[in-house]
Amino acid sequence: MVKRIGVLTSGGDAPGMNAAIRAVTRVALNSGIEVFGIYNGYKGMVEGDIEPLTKASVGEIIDRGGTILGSARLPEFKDLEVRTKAVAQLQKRGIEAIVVIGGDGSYRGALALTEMGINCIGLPGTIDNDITCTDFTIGFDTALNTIVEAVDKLRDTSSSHHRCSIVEVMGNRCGDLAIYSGIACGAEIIVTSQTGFEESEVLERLRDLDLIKKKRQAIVIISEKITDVHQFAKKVSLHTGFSGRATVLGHVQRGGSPTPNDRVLASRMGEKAVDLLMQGIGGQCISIRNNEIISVPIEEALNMPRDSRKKLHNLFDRLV
Ligand SMILES: Nc1ncnc2c1ncn2[C@@H]1O[C@H](COP(=O)(O)OP(=O)(O)O)[C@@H](O)[C@H]1O
Ligand SMILES: O=P(O)(O)OC[C@H]1O[C@](O)(COP(=O)(O)O)[C@@H](O)[C@@H]1O
Ligand SMILES: [Mg+2]
Repeated sequence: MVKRIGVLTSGGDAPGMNAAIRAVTRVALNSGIEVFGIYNGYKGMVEGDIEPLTKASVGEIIDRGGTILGSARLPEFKDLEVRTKAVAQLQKRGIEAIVVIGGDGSYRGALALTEMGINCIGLPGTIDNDITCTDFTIGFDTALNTIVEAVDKLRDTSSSHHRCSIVEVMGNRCGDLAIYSGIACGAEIIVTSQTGFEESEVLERLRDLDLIKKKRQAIVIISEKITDVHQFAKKVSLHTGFSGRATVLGHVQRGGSPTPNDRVLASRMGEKAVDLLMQGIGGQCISIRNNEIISVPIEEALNMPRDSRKKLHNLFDRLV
């Protein structure tokens, strides 16, 4: 059976990564497996920035955002030569298998390492919820809470000043943070890569909200990478009865203490990852589906088409 494993966090950090590190470490140690923390993602693996973890060293972190191991992006990890250096660092320390906590990019690295003889298991650590094979990723629930708290506050001030708040949320190319927060906040308009963005049509809808529906304010939630929200806010002021104000929530969405849901999800997924490594299994990633923790081959996970959020968008349309 595997005697030594490593754990790392990679890509954008996400609240709940620490809870996952803690779960992996404690479940492994309680099963007689030594655990090594690899610092700063694949970068630390290549550079040999690797230290043993103990039960105590992962104490008092379950409630902390960010990642105690640090995270990084290392595009060169795509090169076989760079990965060969990383594998040598692991072999020098007798580390046979790794738990990789990160997003889709990190999963590609995990798959490449598995193909080089180091069994890897991926845990979905990203606020974006853009890993198709799992209903939820670790960090999504916390980021959603952060957005909802911010938008609720924006609504207070918007309605006092007859304003339209245009709120840009993260998600990379995935609209989940936008559609979930839009429903939770009772936004007037949601724009994601799925809805598309017809500027003139959104302005028309805002005019209607002002003139016909007599709304005191309007909230538009828009996914990042779709349009320049500051420019759009100016157009709202020019072409509708609302004055437009843009808020880019930015990296604040990535921080903060993880919600209980994210802590429990991370703990359940961490346990499953260690159980698979103990069975000599690699090249899989952990998912939650219908509240069951399951594993899926990474290759399959990366090629799965994204589930359409049509039902959520339909619900939103029926709530406005
Ligand atoms: N095709 C790949 N092969 C090997 N490693 C990869 C590959 N794609 C990404 N990675 C590694 O994973 C890291 C994190 O990926 P990135 O897409 O930035 O974040 P995330 O994992 O959160 O999606 C990259 O910086 C790189 O080190
Ligand atoms: O931290 P950076 O480099 O500005 O990256 C921002 C990106 O990272 C994220 O916050 C998280 O993405 P990943 O989890 O895939 O790394 C995205 O929502 C956003 O587009
Ligand atoms: Mg990603």
